[in-house]
Amino acid sequence: MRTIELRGDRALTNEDLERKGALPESVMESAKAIVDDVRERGDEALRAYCTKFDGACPEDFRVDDEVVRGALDMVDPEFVSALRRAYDQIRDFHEREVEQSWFSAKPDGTILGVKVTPVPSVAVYVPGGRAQYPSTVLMDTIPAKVAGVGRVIMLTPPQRDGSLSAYTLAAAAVAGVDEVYAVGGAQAIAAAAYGTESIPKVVKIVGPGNAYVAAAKRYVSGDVGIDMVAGPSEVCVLADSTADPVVVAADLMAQAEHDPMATCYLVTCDPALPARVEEATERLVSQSPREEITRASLEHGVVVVAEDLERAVDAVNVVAPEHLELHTANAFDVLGSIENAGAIFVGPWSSEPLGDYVAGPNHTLPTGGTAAFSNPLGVYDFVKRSSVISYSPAGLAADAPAAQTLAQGEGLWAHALSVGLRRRLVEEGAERFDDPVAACEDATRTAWPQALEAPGTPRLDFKVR
Ligand SMILES: NC(=O)c1ccc[n+]([C@@H]2O[C@H](COP(=O)([O-])OP(=O)(O)OC[C@H]3O[C@@H](n4cnc5c(N)ncnc54)[C@H](O)[C@@H]3O)[C@@H](O)[C@H]2O)c1
Ligand SMILES: N[C@H](CO)Cc1c[nH]c[nH+]1
Ligand SMILES: [Zn+2]
Repeated sequence: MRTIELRGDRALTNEDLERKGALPESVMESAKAIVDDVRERGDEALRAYCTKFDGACPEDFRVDDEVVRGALDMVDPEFVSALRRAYDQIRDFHEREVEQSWFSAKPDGTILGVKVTPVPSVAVYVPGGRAQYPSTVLMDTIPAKVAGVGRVIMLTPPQRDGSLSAYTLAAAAVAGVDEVYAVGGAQAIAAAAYGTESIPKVVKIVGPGNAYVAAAKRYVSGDVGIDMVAGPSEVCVLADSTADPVVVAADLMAQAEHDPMATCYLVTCDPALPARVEEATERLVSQSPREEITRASLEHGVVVVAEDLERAVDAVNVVAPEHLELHTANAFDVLGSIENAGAIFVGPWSSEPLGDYVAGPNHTLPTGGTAAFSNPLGVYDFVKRSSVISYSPAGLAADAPAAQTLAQGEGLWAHALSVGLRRRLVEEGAERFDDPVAACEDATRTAWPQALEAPGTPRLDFKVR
């Protein structure tokens, strides 16, 4: 890990972090080429990329429902009960996120509100390249089901022998995924965004993945809904001298082992801590079966040493990490100053992997600095809100003059007419115009009766230089 020392008032910057954007440009380019190809050639391209990147391509991408259900009998009962405990706690947390439609009536009888409607179909991406992610099946699917999504399809890459992990399939059975497809990477995202002969097009794609998956989601966004950029994992540990260096080392390694592109940050106001953490990391990492990935990730990790806790907190807000652990005295006092983090783990007992698996909040979280403006995956990602506006005649009469004046100021004649015609009906005590020809006469007087000087022209005379 490289060290950045913040002396005096020097603040951490994105240049210090060598971060040019949420995802590397070269990865964005590769993902774009794959997506465009799958969009054009469908299954043929899908098969080619599947074979190239995953080493095998199943004959049929769709996994039989019987196989999915059967996976529950193939895994240890302890694994199933761990899945069920996680399921219950994740569901309980997400049920609190449900947003109801609401309507409110004004005294004049006008009704305003919001209608909440679930997205009809989603694809949940479940990573499966360098590790298996049954926990992600639960995290992606439970909020979708709580929101009322009718069709949840799951995309996950096949293993080298063309099969899928029984653990991942068992999780799909527990979570109630509707259809499973053994396809992954940027090509899977393209397939769900545009549809192929064998993969259905959906309305929204959610879930985490490596940089290629995240880049593909970002590229198709707009043609299809996405949740966020949820790319290679990140952790930032904010620690003072009360932190245990061994625990901090394990917590950094827990995210580093996901992916060589995962990023770890240690931000501290204790100048002695980084060396102790590094020493513990050295002792631990050589015992890990994932040593190679872990080392590759830690290699580009960043240590920030600040002069005091306040400046350390400012640095954390610039990092805007996916996960933040607060290993400080009185950690809850620090919480109020944290502005940018996907999930915040407060105090020494709050191991980040508890949040990955069982605590209940979602582990699909924004990365690459996007925690500055994105949210954890939640029930709100699976619904749309429609505003509802229903005027009464009295409400129309009350609001019409202001609406017509604003329309006149914008020079939008038919906007004003739409309101003005109804205003005339209210004033005449009628519901519709009996004589359409008469109704259309002298329409400008109906549209904008206000004496504004020159409709559509700004009154202030200023020039933009
Ligand atoms: N942000 C979050 O919420 C979150 C949660 C869980 C996991 N993750 C991250 O998900 C990722 C999982 O990654 P993974 O690799 O194990 O599985 P993955 O399923 O995300 O990616 C595997 C796929 O990547 C594609 N791929 C690999 N190399 C490629 C290349 N050179 N060019 C184009 N495509 C390529 C292949 O198609 C392969 O199927 C990790 O980065 C992990 O940190 C993030
Ligand atoms: N830490 C990951 C999110 O970055 C989630 C996860 C799943 N399994 C283990 N970890
Ligand atoms: Zn993890």
